[in-house]
Amino acid sequence: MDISLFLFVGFSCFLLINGNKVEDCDYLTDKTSLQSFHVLLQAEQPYRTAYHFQSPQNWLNDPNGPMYYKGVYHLFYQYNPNSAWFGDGMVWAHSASYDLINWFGLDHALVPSEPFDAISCWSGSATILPGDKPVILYTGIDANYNQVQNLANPKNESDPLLVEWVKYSRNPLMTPPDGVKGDNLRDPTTAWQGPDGTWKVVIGSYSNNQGMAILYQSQDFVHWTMHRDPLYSSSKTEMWECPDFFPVSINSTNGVDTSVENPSVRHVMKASFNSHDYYIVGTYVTEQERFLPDADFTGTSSDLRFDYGKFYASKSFFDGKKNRRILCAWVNESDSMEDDLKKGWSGLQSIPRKIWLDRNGKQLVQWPVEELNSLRDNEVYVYGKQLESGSVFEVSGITASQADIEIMFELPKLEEAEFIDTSLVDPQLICDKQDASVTGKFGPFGLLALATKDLTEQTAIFFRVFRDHKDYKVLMCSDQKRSSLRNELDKTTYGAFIDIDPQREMVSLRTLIDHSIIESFGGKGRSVITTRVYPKLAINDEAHLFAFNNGSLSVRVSRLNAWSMNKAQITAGGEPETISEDFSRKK
Ligand SMILES: OC[C@H]1O[C@@](CO)(OC[C@@]2(O[C@H]3O[C@H](CO)[C@@H](O)[C@H](O)[C@H]3O)O[C@H](CO)[C@@H](O)[C@@H]2O)[C@@H](O)[C@@H]1O
Repeated sequence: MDISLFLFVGFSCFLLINGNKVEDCDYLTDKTSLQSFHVLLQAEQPYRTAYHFQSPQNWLNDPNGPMYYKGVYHLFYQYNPNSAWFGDGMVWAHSASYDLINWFGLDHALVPSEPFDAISCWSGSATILPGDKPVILYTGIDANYNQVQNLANPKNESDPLLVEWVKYSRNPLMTPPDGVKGDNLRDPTTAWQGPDGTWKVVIGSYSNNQGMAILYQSQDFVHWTMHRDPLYSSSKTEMWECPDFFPVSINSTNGVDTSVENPSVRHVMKASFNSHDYYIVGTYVTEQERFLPDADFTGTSSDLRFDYGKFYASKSFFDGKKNRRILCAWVNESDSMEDDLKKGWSGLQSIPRKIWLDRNGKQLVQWPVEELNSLRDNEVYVYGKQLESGSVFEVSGITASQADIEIMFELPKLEEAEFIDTSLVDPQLICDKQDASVTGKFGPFGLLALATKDLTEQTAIFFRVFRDHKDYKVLMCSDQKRSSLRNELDKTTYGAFIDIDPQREMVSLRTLIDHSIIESFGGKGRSVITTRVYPKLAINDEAHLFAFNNGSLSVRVSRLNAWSMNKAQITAGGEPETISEDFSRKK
């Protein structure tokens, strides 16, 4: 038997044995005990995060049905109430927030209960119908393990917390059509309404060796008809999970509602497959129900991804409060399934990101929501520091295991950069072969996060700048090879090119460090890499942060700003008594 830890979440406290909650511990009530308990918990569980959304125990995966409704942000997510592993009996767990950073748990919104979701309630989306009426479309795994699409409505639309959901009595609304296997139709998107009032939704599928978004149409949101052709399909892709289809403004970073169709928007089609979230930008021709991408998926490393590290099954929504589109995703573990049982939990949600179309019209840009800045504390900064070849300097004065860093590099004498024909190489492979220990000319330079003082443990987030015929190419890497002295971890190196011109703008990086997750935004959010790391020694107060330059040419840190990050308030859901009344009703 493995007694893992005492878990403290909000005002509820319990003992976990093999990941299962077994005993309440009411005796830890005074403040000092609770504070020491926090320290104890973080020491016992150094990989739990402080400001990323995670569940106190058990398995979580995809974000489901995120929305902003009557002043409250809602996040539902795939959750296994019975285990730290994925399994049958998946539910829609439910949390709510006033700022996308601090969350309180609510009762599970959807649990398996009916023939049309007897085995599991899988992923889906929310749509807010005219008259401010939210609805959920989700995939039910029925008693025969077929994937069917179901509708649920709030029991009380005037409750901004949308605590109770009622499944439509005539579910399922959509079942796998001829030619589609019973386990290949899942994850309905947020629906959009055409100019003629018709509702449309796409569902992930695979048929005739093509991954696809099957289109359904409805006049009343209850009776759905499959359109003759998928909205988009590609033989270069596998089964599409969690598709997302949404408009982006061509001339603003503001978001637009999912039903907006006009000449000032383009459309984005995202599909999750092969462990990554890939997207294409294009034109949606409503009359023909066709999506015409500027470039099709190629099945190569040049396909665009939201994130070039770990970031899957993402979902976006239009936030009417701040006129922006928000993106959230599941970030899975890189340790073993046995480790998950020992920890008693598995899976995080990314920090919600604002997402918009880049000025170049070719790709998206992402940035952590501005609300995250409210957790920043103890700023330290460095301006105009020369980083000579081989130099390393410590960024001290912050909590390096729980931090937010922004750094900008200036590169003099760019013409001395090495030449590389970047059209011939996979950026991830360059990052792997030329990892942080391999000296180049411009690069590697960047940050060493979650590092021991002597650098035996370190996760290097770095850049290399190359000349490519007449252009310059900026490569961004996240090198996990030395992230932990522990074995049996997935330490894959990740990499991506960033579409910036280093002659015109500085090479910038923003990195969010939170114990076992590092989210890095290169080139002001044009390429993003998220990783999971599990240092053995560089944990909690033993973690350090450095800036480094292992290139033969010097670079200059134009500015570095770093903050310790305070802990977000994230309380458990699932059982009504775990909700703190004070907090959940606060605005
Ligand atoms: O929770 C179900 C939803 O998750 C999705 C996308 O993540 O599909 C999951 C999937 O199952 C695999 O993924 C699990 C974690 O997501 C994994 O632990 C499990 O062992 C895998 O089977 O479901 C199908 C069928 O198993 C598989 O192809 C997927 O990757 C989403 O599509 C679901 O709605």
